[in-house]
Amino acid sequence: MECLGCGSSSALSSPFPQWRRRTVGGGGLFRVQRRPWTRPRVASVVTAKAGSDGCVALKGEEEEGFANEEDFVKGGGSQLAFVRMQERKPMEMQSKIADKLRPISVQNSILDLVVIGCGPAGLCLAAESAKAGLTVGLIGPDLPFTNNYGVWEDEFKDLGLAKCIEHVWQDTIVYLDDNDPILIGRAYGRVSRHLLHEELLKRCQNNGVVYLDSKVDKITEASEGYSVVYCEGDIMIPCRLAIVASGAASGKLLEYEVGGPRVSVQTAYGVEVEVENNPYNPKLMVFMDYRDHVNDNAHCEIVEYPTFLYVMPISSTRVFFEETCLASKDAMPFDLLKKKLMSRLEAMGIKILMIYEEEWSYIPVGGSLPNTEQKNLAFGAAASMVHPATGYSVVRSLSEAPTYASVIAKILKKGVYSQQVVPYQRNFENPSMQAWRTLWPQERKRQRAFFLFGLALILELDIEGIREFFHTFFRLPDWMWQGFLGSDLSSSQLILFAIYMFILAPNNMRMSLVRHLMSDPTGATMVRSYLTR
Ligand SMILES: CC(C)=CCC/C(C)=C/C=C/C(C)=C/C=C/C(C)=C/C=C/C=C(C)/C=C/C=C(C)/C=C/C=C(\C)CCC=C(C)C
Repeated sequence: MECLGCGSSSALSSPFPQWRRRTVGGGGLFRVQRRPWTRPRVASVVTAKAGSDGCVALKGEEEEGFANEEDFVKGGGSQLAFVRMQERKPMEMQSKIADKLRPISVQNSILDLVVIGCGPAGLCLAAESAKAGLTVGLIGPDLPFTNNYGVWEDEFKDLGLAKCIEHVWQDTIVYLDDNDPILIGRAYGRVSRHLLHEELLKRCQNNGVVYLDSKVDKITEASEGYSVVYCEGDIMIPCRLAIVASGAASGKLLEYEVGGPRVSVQTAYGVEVEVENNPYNPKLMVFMDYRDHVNDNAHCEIVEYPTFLYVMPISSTRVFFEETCLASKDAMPFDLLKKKLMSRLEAMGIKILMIYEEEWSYIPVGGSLPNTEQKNLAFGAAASMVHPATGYSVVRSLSEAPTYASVIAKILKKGVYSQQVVPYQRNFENPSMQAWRTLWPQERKRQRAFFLFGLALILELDIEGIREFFHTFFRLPDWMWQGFLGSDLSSSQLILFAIYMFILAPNNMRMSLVRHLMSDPTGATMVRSYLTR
């Protein structure tokens, strides 16, 4: 695969061997090339549906595979890159957006803002912007959320969303090897995708957001400085500003910095099952289980990838297991992830009695930032807000939506991007840059450079290296490792974090930390970003 945007060889391999993709811009965005679609793993393929959160949902009895390439690519308003596929999931529990929000009328006067994408980031930003006094249109396919989100309970409570958590574990545990497990001392929750959808939709409804169920083809600028959002079926929606929040695959609607870091991938395969012989304590959420649990006769390819098991024991017999590859340069194939999970469960003596649901997760991590000189804005994964070293993004998007919305409201209330004032082209600076700076101030860019440095470090480690690395990581003071995972540490706190890691690390790891700092290009980028004011 070749990179279209930066001309580098930043290839992103598909976990499906027969897919051929091209990266666009290096921002975690890629386009599926037109190739004959030959996938189905079983004959009885049924309908594939893309979720509003940029995910594909499959429904049916014996389904395994996708009806065709087109079905898979239909994402939350744009081509998919941030993909989670789901099977056997009840989708009808979530309201249709069109039943709750008034439609965008094509005869409407010009909207202040159009938000493209109906995942958590899009819905939340639309609601906050309308609350800030703007007329807001939301555009995207009317599809349910399909993701299983896991969050630290305190972080979700701080967002006023505790009521959307359907299960809480009072403590979280990490197994790195057969020695003592690490009790983290922090409650973890499983978000109800249905309740979250309902809550965000209610906020949109209460604040008067209007809606169009469509996919966006392009956004253009009209001569008076307005934008026009072109949707399927030749529908044109004029607005003063457009924000793309349709996941990491929003490439055709946005521009990304050229020559940025290569995109890596987090992949996972999960099943929610009824089991016999569950060894996990239902009171503890298992954040990472890196122990060796693979059958001796398992294929060596499986053993080669340093994956871990993420376990949500809902009761002693109902459990959600997810085999996860934290990050790899080339995506770990899904069939290997599934094989590894099944082999692990068998080696642990866990017998599956019934499968409730199944999911595949594909999250591009790292990559370039959006070009912050463009007029169109972005939010969520489209704005590269996924944490490069963990793959998490929802909490950051939900927590930054109010501030971002109020900056956008200030820009629009000043009267820019309208006929009444001088079009922004004649002004000194593109006003969108103020909003971009809110999302990506130099301080955030420094933090991101540090995370990318950490991601590159993880990519180099084998399973033993990873165990040693996380042994050190979880020995840091709580505020430090928690702040790192939540993107809450300032750039100077991150330096302290690095020094602490260095002090706690065994000698061989200290040497690799320093070597990585001196020799990996992400080290030089990080140092440069710290020197830029
Ligand atoms: C939905 C979603 C999101 C998903 C699905 C799938 C899954 C299940 C997932 C999961 C995930 C997880 C669990 C994750 C986790 C993660 C983690 C924990 C991470 C961590 C990381 C860490 C890091 C990166 C770190 C880093 C560090 C560093 C960089 C350090 C450095 C240091 C140095 C350099 C030293 C120096 C010093 C002197 C010289 C003195």
